[in-house]
Formats: sequence, C-alpha cells, structure tokens
Amino acid sequence: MDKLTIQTSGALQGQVVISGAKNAALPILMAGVLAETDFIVSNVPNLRDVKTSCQLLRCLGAEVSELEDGKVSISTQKLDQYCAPYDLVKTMRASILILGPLLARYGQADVSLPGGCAIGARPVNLHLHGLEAMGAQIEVQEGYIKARVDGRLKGAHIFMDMISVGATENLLMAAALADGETIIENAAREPEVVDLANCLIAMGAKIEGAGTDTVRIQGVESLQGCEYRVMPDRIETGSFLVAAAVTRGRIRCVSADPGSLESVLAKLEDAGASISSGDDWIELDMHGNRPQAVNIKTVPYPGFPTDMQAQFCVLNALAEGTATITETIFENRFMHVPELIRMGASMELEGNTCIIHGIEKLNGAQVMATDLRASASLVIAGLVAEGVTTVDRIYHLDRGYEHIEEKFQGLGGEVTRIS
Ligand SMILES: CC(=O)N[C@H]1[C@@H](OP(=O)(O)OP(=O)(O)OC[C@H]2O[C@@H](n3ccc(=O)[nH]c3=O)[C@H](O)[C@@H]2O)O[C@H](CO)[C@@H](O)[C@@H]1O
Ligand SMILES: C=C(OP(=O)(O)O)C(=O)O
Repeated sequence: MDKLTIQTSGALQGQVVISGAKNAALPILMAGVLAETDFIVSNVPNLRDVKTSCQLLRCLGAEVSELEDGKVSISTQKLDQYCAPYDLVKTMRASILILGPLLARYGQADVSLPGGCAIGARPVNLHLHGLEAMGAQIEVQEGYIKARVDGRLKGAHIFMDMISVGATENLLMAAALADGETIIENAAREPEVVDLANCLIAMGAKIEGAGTDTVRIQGVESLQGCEYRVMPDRIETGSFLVAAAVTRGRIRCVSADPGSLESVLAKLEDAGASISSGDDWIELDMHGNRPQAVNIKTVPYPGFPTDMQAQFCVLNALAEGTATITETIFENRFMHVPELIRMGASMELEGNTCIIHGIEKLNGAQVMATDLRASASLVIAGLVAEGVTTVDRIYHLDRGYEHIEEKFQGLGGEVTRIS
C-alpha cells in the first residue's frame, strides 16, 4: 500500500495549479445519464473517485472515454442497466447521486444503500423523501434502494429538513426531467451545487435560484449533451493556502476561484496572512510570521466549510494563542486529532469542539487517517514537523487530491510517495 513521507520543509514558495473540483465533477459526471446526446466534461481531476464514477457509468452500459487533458466523454445511447452495485458504492458515497438521474430518465434505479463512513452516519433520508414527494415508489431491500416511477417524476414543493449538498444535487437532477415545476426550499448553496445547475442549464434544463436557498426547476422533456468545464477545487486551494500559512511561506494558486473561498480567506487573514487575488488566482503571504490562532465553526456555505476543518486544526496547532474549532456538520470528523497529538500537538476534544493550544513545533511520526481531509491535514503537519512523518493509507488522499506530492514538491515541500 502506498505511503507518503514528508520531511521538514522550509517556507512553501511558488505557484501551484489548482485542479477541477472533485465535489463538482462527481455530480456532473452522474448528470451525464440525463443527456441524450454526447456529453463532454472538461477540467476533470484525475482522482480515484472520478475513476469510480466512470466505472459506475460504464457498469450501467454508458460509453465513457477518459480523454487527454482532463476530459471525459459520456454517451448514454447503450445505457441499459439501472443498478449501482455495492462494490462501487462502498468505495464512494457520492454514487448515491446516480439515483435521481436514473429515476428521472429511465423510471427505475437500484442503488446500494451507502453505509456510514469514518466521518459520520451520513443517512440519505432527504434524498429519498424528496424523490418520494416527486412520485417515486421507494423500498429498501437487501441493502439496496429500489426506486421506481410510472411514467415521469412529477414536480413537487420540497422543504428540506436539513441543508444537504448531495440531496439538493440529486433532486435538482431529478427535477430537471420531471413533469412540471419543482421548488426546493432550504436548498444547499454550495458553489458545487451552482456548478451542477449551470451544467444542467447548458444541457437545456430550466433552473432558477441555484446558489440561494430556494431553487425552482421547470422540468423539460429531454436534455442534450454539451461541453462543460468543471469549476476549480476550492478545498484543494484552501489546503495549499493553509500549508503555505503554517510554513510561513508565500504561494500563488492559479486556475483557482477566489469567489468560492471567502470564509476561508477571511480566516487566513485573521491568522495574519496577506491575501491578494484576481479573477482566477489567489496569493497568500505570511511575511515569514507565525500564524495567529483563529476560532472556527463549520456550517453550510457561505459559512466555513467542514472540508477545511482538519487543515485549520493544524494551523491552530502551530499558531500563537489558543483557539476552538467546532464541527457542526459531521458527528465524527476529528480523527486527525489523536494523530496530531501523537505529533506533539496540544489539543483536546470536548464534544464537537476541539480546543487547541498553539505550540512552536510538532514532531514527525508515523500517522494515518481514515478520511480524506484528515489525511491532508497530516501531510501539512508533516511539512513543519521536526524529522520525518509517514502518512499511511493514502488511498483516502488519492480520492480527492490530484498529484499531491508533485504539487507540494513544486512549492518546495519534501513530500515523496513510497509504493
Ligand atoms: C461528494 C460531495 O460533494 N461531498 C461533500 C458533500 O457531502 P454530502 O452531500 O454527503 O453531505 P450533506 O450536505 O448531504 O451532509 C450534511 C449533513 O446532513 C446529513 N444528512 C444528509 C443527507 C440526508 O439525507 N440526511 C442527513 O441527515 C449528513 O449526515 C450531514 O450531517 O457535502 C459535505 C458538506 O459540505 C462535504 O463535507 C462533502 O465533501
Ligand atoms: C467528505 C468528503 O467527500 P465525500 O463526500 O466524497 O466523502 C470530502 O471531500 O472532504
């Protein structure tokens, strides 16, 4: 199994090219099921979850080509299977996003019920309730969600009990081909939801209000393929910016989207960073200074993202002062804390809050993490730790960070993959 070793590195310096967003690419690839003609997605990151999505589409009978330069082309002309099997769903929870498109276009879908995962139970009740409100009959049998609809789904007025990114995306895709108008209230406003909506609009969907908490969709008879470019990955961008902040460096992220990162950039400024940005770049400069501790509470967009929480735990572990980080989205998203403590960090958990007392140095250690962003936080910690850090189980990192070691090396980070 591959590992990463990280040596103490100086201040990160230079430029890093940001990849397409995993969390936008995955729903957009699933939306390919809705298109009657060829669909090309560009700026698709080369990630394990993208490979899994392509495999899932192929297993339905779709023709999928992973082209050069991050392009994926999808043709659904031979799609004749409607089952997302356990073996694929268990490796990628986002497989649940195939449910809405299959049901909307073909009237049937059997999707393995995704289990819980390291960060929490992650139920899918909101996805199912929304589809039922649109006329789907849904049963769970032998671990599979079996959904059927006679004819087309029907537009409905759906009030979401909780803000869910995935449920908003599934319902958006289902509603695009439903009969009549769907209104989703208390919808997720994440930029990736907006990117999916823009892609659906480019396919011929009629959607208003994406990016607000009320989204209106007028169902259309059919959707056609188009060429769509995935937005930049705001979490990858944020991860590199935090790495630069903890190493007291100066970096520029290019092909990035500053508009999707405002809450994160504001916290980095509070931590003492100078931030400048243009249309598609962001520069961070710590002027050689140690970061200041910053309090954080994770909330849905436009608030501070849960996917940046682990990285800011490392920033606070090395900052001047004491801070608290409160996780309100997932019930078990502090797996990095015991590992950071093994590296010498001074932090303790009280319920869903981590209290962190900043110290000057961490020590390298053998560590591992059981989720994506926790793993990223350990790599960042390794850059400033004294001695060597080895991060195990990096298949988690490969789900969400494209060429992570090469990108860090380009900034002066001594990160090496050992096969
Ligand atoms: C592929 C993808 O885009 N993943 C992102 C997506 O995950 P995902 O779409 O799974 O996250 P949700 O927004 O759905 O989850 C938010 C909260 O709602 C709960 N919930 C969700 C659905 C449901 O039917 N019932 C329910 O109770 C979840 O357990 C969680 O506590 O948004 C999360 C929150 O920003 C991010 O951390 C993930 O990186
Ligand atoms: C939690 C994440 O992803 P997923 O929803 O795919 O598990 C993430 O990207 O941090």
